[in-house]
Amino acid sequence: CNSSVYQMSPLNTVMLVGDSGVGKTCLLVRFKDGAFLAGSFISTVGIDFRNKVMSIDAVKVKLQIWDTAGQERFRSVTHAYYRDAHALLLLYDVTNKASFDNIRAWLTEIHEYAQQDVVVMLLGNKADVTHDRVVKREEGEKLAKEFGVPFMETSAKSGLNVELAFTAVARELKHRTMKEPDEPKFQLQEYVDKEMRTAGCCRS
Ligand SMILES: Nc1nc2c(ncn2[C@@H]2O[C@H](COP(=O)(O)OP(=O)(O)OP(=O)(O)O)[C@@H](O)[C@H]2O)c(=O)[nH]1
Repeated sequence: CNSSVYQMSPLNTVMLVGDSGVGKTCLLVRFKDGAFLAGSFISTVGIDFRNKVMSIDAVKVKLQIWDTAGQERFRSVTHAYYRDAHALLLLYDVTNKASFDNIRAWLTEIHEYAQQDVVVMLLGNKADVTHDRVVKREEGEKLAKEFGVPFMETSAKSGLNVELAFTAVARELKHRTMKEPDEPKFQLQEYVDKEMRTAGCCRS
């Protein structure tokens, strides 16, 4: 007989967005299955989704994660889903300058189509790559500060910060839907920074 009682959160939708090839599908597969999809790159068509339940304190937080197609020709499909997203993980690729430059356009689009209070987190993916890196971590931090969104670098290949990115978002969403009246506001960036410091900078 298991006496532990879990509370269950309402379903939270988390949408992965960003240019084609930045690693959205790989990030989701790493988070869900703990594996890296090596080999040929197969672009997502339209939209795909996976469910995951995370335990945050004594609460089961249900996430439905939508993996969108980054290719321009699927953009109208993505637009239709923004409205129902509770959180957005916006990715660029640290080895692809254009994907970083396009973040401003993605943020404009988010502003136009998503709910006003949507949780947005900027992720600089492929941080495992050293020789081909063209976007410095500081540049990602600066852009994120400018738009007032939390930021971290990730790697779907090594697993760096992948769990942390989803945990931070799940905590924020849990806090929003199940906050005790006297509980202080959850500070997402502070939580991320603290977790990274505790893990000695970077965690996989
Ligand atoms: N080195 C490295 N390669 C990665 C990483 N994440 C993804 N890749 C590679 O980048 C390519 C594109 O990854 P996907 O996850 O399919 O990209 P996507 O953003 O889902 O692309 P679309 O479906 O077209 O929007 C693949 O060849 C992956 O192996 C990473 O963290 N590090």
